[in-house]
Amino acid sequence: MIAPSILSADFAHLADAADSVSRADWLHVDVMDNHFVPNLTLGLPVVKSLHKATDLPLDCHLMITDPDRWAPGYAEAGAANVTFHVEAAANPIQTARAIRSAGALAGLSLKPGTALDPYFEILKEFDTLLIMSVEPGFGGQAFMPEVLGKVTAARRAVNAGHLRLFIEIDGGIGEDTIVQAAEAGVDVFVAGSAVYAADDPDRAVTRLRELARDGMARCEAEIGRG
Ligand SMILES: O=C(CO)[C@H](O)[C@H](O)COP(=O)(O)O
Repeated sequence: MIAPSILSADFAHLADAADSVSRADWLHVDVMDNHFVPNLTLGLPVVKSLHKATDLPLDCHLMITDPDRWAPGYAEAGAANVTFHVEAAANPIQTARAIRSAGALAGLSLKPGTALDPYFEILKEFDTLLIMSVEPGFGGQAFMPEVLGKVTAARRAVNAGHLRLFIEIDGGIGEDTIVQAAEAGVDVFVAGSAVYAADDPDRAVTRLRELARDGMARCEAEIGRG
């Protein structure tokens, strides 16, 4: 799945930004609070309005402190998937259950420097695992290939445990990097500048999907995709 990140779109025209990627699978919405990350974007009122303005499922990525308090509200606001950071959460299992009870998928996110191993046991509580491939906070940064080992470890855990978990990657994904991410085991590819800096964002989505499919086929042959 391809999830264009509206962080790279024109914030004065968010509904148009959603319309311009009609071939996307999800619309990625970065919520930043200027505490967990040094940037401030949007919150619940904008997510509610976006939900009314587009049929695309909203993939809300909360880069905020105290997600235990705020995350379920994003599910109630209409998000299809609500992802929060394990580094910020006091009770990740309880928060995941509250998100699911409110009708959304629950996602767990890890910064590039956060190890996955301590969290294998709680992955069954989640529907998505978002592995950051840049330091969270800003679009347009260079992809960090050192996170690919974490992606493959997640892929192997999903396969071995027969988990229903989408592995998502976010940061620096474009034509030059999406194949290696797909080969490592990613299912959902967030792309901000690679989509919204393109002359035709919908064409960019289609091109990224084609490239990802090639990499995913190689992943299936070499690692397996359970
Ligand atoms: O979460 C994010 C930054 O914290 C963005 O979603 C991400 O960086 C996408 O932008 P780009 O594809 O340009 O890297």
